[in-house]
Amino acid sequence: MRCALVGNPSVGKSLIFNQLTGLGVEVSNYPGTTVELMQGTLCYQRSSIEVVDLPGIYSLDGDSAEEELVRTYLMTDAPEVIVAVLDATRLERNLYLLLQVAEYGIPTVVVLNMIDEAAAQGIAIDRERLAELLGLPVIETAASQGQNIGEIIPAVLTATKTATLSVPYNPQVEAGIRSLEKLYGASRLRALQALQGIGDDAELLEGAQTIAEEIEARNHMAPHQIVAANRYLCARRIIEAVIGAQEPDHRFSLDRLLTRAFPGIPILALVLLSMLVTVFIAGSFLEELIVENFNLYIIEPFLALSLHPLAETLGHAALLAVVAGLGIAFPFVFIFYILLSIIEDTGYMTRAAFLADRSMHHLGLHGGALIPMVMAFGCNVPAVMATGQMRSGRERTIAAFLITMVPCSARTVIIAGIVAAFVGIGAALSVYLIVLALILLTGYVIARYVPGGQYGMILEMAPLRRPDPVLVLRKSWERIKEFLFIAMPLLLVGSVVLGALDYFGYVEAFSRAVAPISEGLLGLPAYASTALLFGILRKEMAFETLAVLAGTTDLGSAMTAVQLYTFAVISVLFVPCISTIAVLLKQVGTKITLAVSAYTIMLGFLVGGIIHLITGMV
Ligand SMILES: Nc1nc2c(ncn2[C@@H]2O[C@H](COP(=O)(O)OP(=O)(O)OP(=O)(O)O)[C@@H](O)[C@H]2O)c(=O)[nH]1
Ligand SMILES: [Mg+2]
Repeated sequence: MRCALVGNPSVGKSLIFNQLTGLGVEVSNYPGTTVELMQGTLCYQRSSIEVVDLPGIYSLDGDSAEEELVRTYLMTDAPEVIVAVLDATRLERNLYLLLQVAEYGIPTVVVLNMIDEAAAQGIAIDRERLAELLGLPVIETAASQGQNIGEIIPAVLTATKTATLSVPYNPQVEAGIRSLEKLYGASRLRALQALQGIGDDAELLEGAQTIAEEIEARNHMAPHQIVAANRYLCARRIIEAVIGAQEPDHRFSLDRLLTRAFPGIPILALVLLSMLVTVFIAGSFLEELIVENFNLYIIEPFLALSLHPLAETLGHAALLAVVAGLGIAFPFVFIFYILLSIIEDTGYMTRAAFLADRSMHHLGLHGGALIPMVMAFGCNVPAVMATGQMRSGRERTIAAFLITMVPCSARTVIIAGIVAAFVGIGAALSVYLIVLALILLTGYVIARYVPGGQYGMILEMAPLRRPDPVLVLRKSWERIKEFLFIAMPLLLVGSVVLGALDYFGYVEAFSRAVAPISEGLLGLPAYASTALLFGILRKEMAFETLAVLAGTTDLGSAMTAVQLYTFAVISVLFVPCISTIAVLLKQVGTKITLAVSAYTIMLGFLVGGIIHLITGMV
């Protein structure tokens, strides 16, 4: 038995999916969080039910990747039951989609979610009347409170009804459907799709096109426009029947403050700045606490043991990896993810995207790309994955370049741990400024040279709401888990291997080989090149490895301020980390991945060389 969750973006499908299956799919207060099909299984009274979470869509007749995915899924691999999740506060366009889903003739259970918000906004929906009009069972839920979620599965198990309501289309469209049914033996659904140019039956499409042209000539409107208008009218009629008078929404006024250039843009700048400052301050505080205690209670006692030199080197390397990962990287990563989750779930992220839209156009992107760009401050990997939603290859290419330059939390660790800690907070901010300036410059230049048109943006405002602390923590944890269980072991192994190589003199050999570049061109100690190399595995490993190679976490005693600064700038800029390269390959292909890597390497060494040159002259 299989059921699938279908609905508009941001209606709570993934939250319901998680509650039904106990899995942890990402839930966010901005549209387009789920982009792939997710599956989970649950057991209910000895029957096992497979639940599928689908990406949110506004229509089943469009040509976006998500719409195509859901359409193909329903056509070729149809679930036994559809769970149509509707947002009670935005019933009209949710019904618009439901009316389309109904045409697939699959037994359906309607879940009217966000009933808590609807109540708060003074929207009262006559559930029984709605059920009666649609001919389907309707369950009212508030997924964020788990309210009535338990009723969904019993309803799914007994669901047999398909919707009784169907949209009355314009008579010519209806006539067109009938003749296609007759001529080609197509189903009503396929005929209707063919009239809108959708489908893969060439013969049917050709026949449909002739009819569609006739309809268009007579109505001065293409069939897909007529069909959409008919559906909206139908949805409107249902609304009139099931919703009483509505009180005005008071949150509107706050929204106007946030989305106007003034004071919206200063607020946005303030939010981003306070995020960074909080990460710096709280992160450094935690860092100091952890590192000091670790040194005092673990590393020093270990060194006091006076083991065999090889054992001591390897053990020390492992311990340094642990303290570097947990003590230095973790505090920053952790705090950044919590802040990011809060900003996402308040709905502020979509306001920020809206504000940024105009400036983003100068970079060849639109405001929607702000979300991946801001996400990139956490980690480039999910940000690159999010480019999958962009409509044109041009946008994906530009975004790939820019996202991989954004200082992710791992790079923030480098900036905070090396520059802020040993050079000064002003210097740390200047690294950000350099990087941001380079991002703007890069975007500005490639937007002019990458061919292709620009699309407008349709961005739906997620409602402003108080984030649920449990959800925020859970989401942050999911992200941090990746760090703890993938990055940490990698770091540990890398560090021990490096310790061994160092013990047998290989590290020195490598350092000597590349010394002309590291020492001559960049003015860094020879071993810094090895650290940079490790930064490809994971960005903050450049820093951690540097500590391992220098044999101390007090880098200030091993390198000069200028060297630390140069090292940080290069490792922040040069080559994306290996996981980012992997997702880039998947999203934009080999050619662009290579171009991005070559470009950032060049940029890193160029800027590093310039810093060395300038500081050498002073
Ligand atoms: N107040 C309230 N908030 C809810 C409810 N259900 C979901 N949310 C919130 O709505 C937002 C969107 O939830 P998701 O589960 O990510 O939505 P989705 O439908 O999977 O969205 P996409 O993956 O973008 O299609 C999250 O911030 C949820 O916490 C509800 O019943 N009441
Ligand atoms: Mg989702």
